[in-house]
Amino acid sequence: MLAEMMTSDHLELLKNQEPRIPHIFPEGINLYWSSLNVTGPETKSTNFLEKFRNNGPKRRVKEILHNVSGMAESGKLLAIMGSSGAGKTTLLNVLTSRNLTNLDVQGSILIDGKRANKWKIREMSAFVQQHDMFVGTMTAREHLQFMARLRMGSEYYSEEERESRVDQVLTQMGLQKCADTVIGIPNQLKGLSCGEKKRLSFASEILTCPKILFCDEPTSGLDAFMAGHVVQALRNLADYGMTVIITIHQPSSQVYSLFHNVCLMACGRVIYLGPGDQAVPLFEKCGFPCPAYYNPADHLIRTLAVIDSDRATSMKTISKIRQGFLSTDLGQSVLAIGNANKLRAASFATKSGIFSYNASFFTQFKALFWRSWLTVIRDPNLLKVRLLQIIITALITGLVFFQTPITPATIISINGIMFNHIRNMNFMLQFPNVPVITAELPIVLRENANGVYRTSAYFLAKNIAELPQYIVLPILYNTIVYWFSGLFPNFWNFCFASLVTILITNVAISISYAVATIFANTDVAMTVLPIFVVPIMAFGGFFITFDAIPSYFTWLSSLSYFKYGYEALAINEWESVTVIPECLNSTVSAFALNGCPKNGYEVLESIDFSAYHKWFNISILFVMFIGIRLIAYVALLIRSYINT
Ligand SMILES: Nc1ncnc2c1ncn2[C@@H]1O[C@H](COP(=O)(O)OP(=O)(O)OP(=O)(O)O)[C@@H](O)[C@H]1O
Repeated sequence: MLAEMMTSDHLELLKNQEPRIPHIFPEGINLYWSSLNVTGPETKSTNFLEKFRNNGPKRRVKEILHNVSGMAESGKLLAIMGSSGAGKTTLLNVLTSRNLTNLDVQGSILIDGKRANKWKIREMSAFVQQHDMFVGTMTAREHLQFMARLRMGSEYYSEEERESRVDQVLTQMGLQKCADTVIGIPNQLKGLSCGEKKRLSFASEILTCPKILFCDEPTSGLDAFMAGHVVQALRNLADYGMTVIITIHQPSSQVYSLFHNVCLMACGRVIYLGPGDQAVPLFEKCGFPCPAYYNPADHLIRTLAVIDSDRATSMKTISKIRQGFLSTDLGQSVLAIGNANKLRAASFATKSGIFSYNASFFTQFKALFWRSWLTVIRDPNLLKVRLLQIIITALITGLVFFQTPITPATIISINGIMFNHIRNMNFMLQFPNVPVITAELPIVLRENANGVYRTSAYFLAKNIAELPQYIVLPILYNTIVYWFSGLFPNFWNFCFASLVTILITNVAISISYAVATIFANTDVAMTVLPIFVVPIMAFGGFFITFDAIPSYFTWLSSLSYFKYGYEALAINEWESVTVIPECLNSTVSAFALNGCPKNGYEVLESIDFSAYHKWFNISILFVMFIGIRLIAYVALLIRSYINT
């Protein structure tokens, strides 16, 4: 596979190939961090309550980074290494201004000598996070086309230029052979290998040629062979001018040899920062030689690890090596960077707090619509299974109630058909939709935090792309059940019943959106959903008439969309029934009703429904559909804001 990676000749060719696309290989920049001090609460907060407590005035703080200074040079691959808890991730988070909730950060970050704020860094850099997140039903090429549309923008680059850039990054990352393979969904859909996914992550980040590329643990979960490919890909980017900074746990000696520079950390301090091949000699000079045939990276990390059972010795070792480093020229230059913090460096003039999106709202909408649409039509769980479920359930229901005649004994069954109709349309689609949204949420939040698109563009595109299935599936269900079970045989009555079915489905989907975006976790959302839906269903008018509902529960009944849907269907059916012949001269009661209703209006009266509410119910369902969707949107907006 290494042969698949670009040779320098290939890259040279590419570099000169497309004059219209600027900055294919960026001129790198030097990034400095000067006297970074980070403190945080003694314990990491795991939930909202703890976060709240940790923000209180009396929190106990601990030092996470202490006077950390250093630099990442243009066109060099820098690996931040150290044992667990050394502060690698915190340093990367500070450099990228991410995940810093609860932390107090002091010090400065400079780009080519100028102070840079969070927005400037984000503008100039890209961040590949440890865990890859993709919409697994897309192919590698489609994913890059999607990203190119949003990140390069259709206003600045034509479609051909974007296509050409996609081809370039596919080649650059050695992904040509799997370009048209689906990315895959773990345990569901076989797709790209872990190493290919990782390289695809790099590919999407380098589409716009950021000057700095940050990478958190790019080799985690990969075997040594794949890890070698991935780091080689990063090395290639550095060789062509990018400033690449990664954190890494346990590189093999082959991977270690690819780093230009390493930053060794222990106890929140920089112990060594300089060329990879000078670290082992320094350790040797300090009295810690690397045993023969030993992986140098293992030796360095092991020597700097803090062993709890012998903390004093570990601290002595760390301090000795740090002193040894500070006495070298490299150490002196790091100290000098630390002192630069005290100087008054000029700042970049940037807009603060605003993302400037590369693509217009409409371009974002189009790209997101295309992705959501692909997801809908390709995901077997989403469409084929739903289609099958709807047809089978409708056929069974239709056959159970096949051509039910209108008699005193069957009035309640006909009402049952209609309530069942509402209930089935709710439960069949609402619950399965929750995990679909919660699974996509982290991808959306990440892409949104990276400034790829607006939350509003995503939400609108997703809703519109999904709408056709939530119109077609209810119509299909209603067509089968309506004609099989023998409801009032009139085309317009059938159309009205279809409208009610569509609205109920969409209210149910709105609720699944709201619950999923509010709770964001599949298990919690799936547990909370029935707590809300089941009582509301109980007040839907079938199990208990409205007169019998206790006054303290009437508010719950007015929230019951089951009631509005059921009442609308019941009016649609019974207002057309002018006479129930068996009841005309009868003194007996209809089954489960008081008396024997002589026509459809009397049936409606007997179940506390008003014939005048037909369109009122439709309006309420429509308002609920839109209103609850808006609640879901606001929840998503708040999540995006917190995540940014
Ligand atoms: N938000 C936070 N609140 C409290 N403590 C934190 C926070 N972030 C990090 N820490 C603590 O700071 C120390 C350094 O953590 P960090 O994640 O940076 O280490 P690391 O070198 O990346 O370790 P690993 O390789 O295991 O991820 C740890 O003791 C960690 O518990």
